[in-house]
Amino acid sequence: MKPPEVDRVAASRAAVAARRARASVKRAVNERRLSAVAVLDTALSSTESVEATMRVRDLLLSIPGLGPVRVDRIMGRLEIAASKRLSGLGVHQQQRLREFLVKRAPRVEQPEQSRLVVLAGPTAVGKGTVSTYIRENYPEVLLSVSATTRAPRPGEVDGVSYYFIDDDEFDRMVAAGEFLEWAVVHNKSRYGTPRTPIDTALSAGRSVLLEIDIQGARQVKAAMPEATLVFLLPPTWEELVRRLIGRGTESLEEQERRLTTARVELAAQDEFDHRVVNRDVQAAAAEVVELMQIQKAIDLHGKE
Ligand SMILES: Nc1ncnc2c1ncn2[C@@H]1O[C@H](COP(=O)(O)OP(=O)(O)OP(=O)(O)O)[C@@H](O)[C@H]1O
Ligand SMILES: Nc1nc2c(ncn2[C@@H]2O[C@H](COP(=O)(O)O)[C@@H](O)[C@H]2O)c(=O)[nH]1
Repeated sequence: MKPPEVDRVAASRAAVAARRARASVKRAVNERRLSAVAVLDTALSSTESVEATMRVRDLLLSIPGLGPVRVDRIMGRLEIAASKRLSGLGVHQQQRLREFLVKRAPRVEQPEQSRLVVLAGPTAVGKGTVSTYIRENYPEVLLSVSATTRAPRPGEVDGVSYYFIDDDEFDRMVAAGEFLEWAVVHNKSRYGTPRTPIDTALSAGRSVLLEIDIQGARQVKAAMPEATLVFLLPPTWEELVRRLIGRGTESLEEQERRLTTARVELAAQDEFDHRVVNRDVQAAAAEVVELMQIQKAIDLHGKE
């Protein structure tokens, strides 16, 4: 076993390296914004240029950290229609766009805040599927592993899907204050989020995703108001029922219990900061990750 001092040194070196990497990303964003100004200038000075035919939306999308949701919001604020090309901008639109590109560059010296995002929603909406997709495709995001007293389903792996623990161990963890939040879900088993991995990841500058129920989401918001709450919705109620039955992991009685909770949970969706409809797993995952980036960018640039 390594002495604690060695661990501390390694952790502090990792934190410095992470800070440097983040500063370098911010520098790249600055550079990309300034080169976007150059594209705008070329387009405005020559209506014959290739740049003149470029859409404003595509120019904004070429800046790292600006995804479609945020770009649409920015264009709304700049009062520029989605289809507008650079050559078609009015004088005031040109001014607003230039001001956005030049003045809103990130401040490199400002420490970046990391993000805690909670993904909740009714049973079988696809929270686990979307979270697993994020874990596999966005390695920069830490997906928290919960502890639960429920029995593993076929294929679930201890330490990956959940920490499967008994009631005594759950009681011990509650008493020791080891959970950031915990709850009895579907009036049956207990589930909780171990606190330490979250604290470690956030202080190392990583984004963290919690896939938990609504009671847990409320507790996290109370303990950490800066957390972002995302509610995952099914395309329709019928599709939700189809997914629950199609998963085939619950008895009829358990399905009924879960659908009863689902009605209550759907009624609470307005408490959440964002809602994402899970029609397609890849698209829903991208939307959740983009919400993390929007929040990061707001932290960096001030309110946008
Ligand atoms: N976009 C989607 N389209 C079709 N099927 C989906 C989609 N997302 C998830 N599913 C399927 O729906 C079922 C339920 O998904 P999942 O187990 O991820 O839900 P969950 O929200 O984590 O449920 P629970 O809260 O009960 O644990 C699974 O069979 C999964 O493959
Ligand atoms: N409050 C918490 N809820 C959690 C946690 N981990 C999972 N969950 C939620 O429980 C239900 C049921 O999950 P299942 O795996 O038995 O289908 C689901 O809504 C999960 O989001 C947690 O740590 N805390």
